[in-house]
Amino acid sequence: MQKRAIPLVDLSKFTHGNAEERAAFVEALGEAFHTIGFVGVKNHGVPQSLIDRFYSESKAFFALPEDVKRRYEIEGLAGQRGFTSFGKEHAKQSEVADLKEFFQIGQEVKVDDALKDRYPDNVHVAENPDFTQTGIELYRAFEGAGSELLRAIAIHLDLGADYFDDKIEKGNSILRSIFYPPITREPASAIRAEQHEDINLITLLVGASAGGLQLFTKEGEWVDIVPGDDEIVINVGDMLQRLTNNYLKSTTHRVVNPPREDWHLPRLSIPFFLHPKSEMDLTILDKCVDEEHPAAYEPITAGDYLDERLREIGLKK
Ligand SMILES: O=C(O)CCC(=O)C(=O)O
Ligand SMILES: [Fe+2]
Repeated sequence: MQKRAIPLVDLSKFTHGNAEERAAFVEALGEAFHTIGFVGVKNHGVPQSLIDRFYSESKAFFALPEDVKRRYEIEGLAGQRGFTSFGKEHAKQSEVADLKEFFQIGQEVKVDDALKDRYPDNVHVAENPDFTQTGIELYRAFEGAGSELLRAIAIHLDLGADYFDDKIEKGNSILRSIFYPPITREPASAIRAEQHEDINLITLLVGASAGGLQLFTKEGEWVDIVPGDDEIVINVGDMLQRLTNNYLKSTTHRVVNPPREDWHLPRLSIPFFLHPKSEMDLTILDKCVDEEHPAAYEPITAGDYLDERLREIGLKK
């Protein structure tokens, strides 16, 4: 058997385990986030049936004619809701766009909620009425799993389990359904997703429909991430790396093109980018600064940081 590129943890040991199992989970998660910034999680509580439903709704959406999909690409939203067509987004250091298109679903709050004005409405697809609704259900399930993981990491950082709770409640997370179409001719230079780091606190990624995801190790090697069917892949994003002054690692990753004989196969993947509310202060935690680790970042809020990054990747003008 191939050696696992990333460790595997069992979230039920944290949510339903005894004190010893919880402590072991916190230790294993902290170690994984500190050393490689990635971990596989099983027993994550996100129902497989819901994941399967959203996969098939997504497939049906991306199979719609291009002109129909474009009706759901809304000007002025920086791709944060609805469709973003092929060739728009590029990694921040890259001139060429990734070989992908995607659809994004954001936070839903009640009409009378104080945050209602802040979150643009989700985009509903007339040809595929259950797509967004299923996505919103999956969004909630990911929020649940993500908040447990952040509770564990808050304990690891000695901040108290509830440190992130109010910061992520009704947060600005994004569920992204990504479609990488079949490759029909030699790509000039782009790959499915050029190397990058995620912007948010943590990302939860359910098993993609094909391989290709790789992470860049400290030793300077690209290694394949091959999760089991029942696993979610979690990685640290730049916001959490920043808050912890690089103690937790936001590891570079990418999605490479398949070998030529598999060019006809599309790839579908569903990351959930867990973001806090925009007012969260990302100023480095005091406890993460010492003589050996001087402060590496200026204070900034999550909202301003996100804006800066969306400009760099070509989504915001
Ligand atoms: O498609 C994937 O498996 C990962 C995509 C990714 O890294 C991203 O969208 O940030
Ligand atoms: Fe990513």
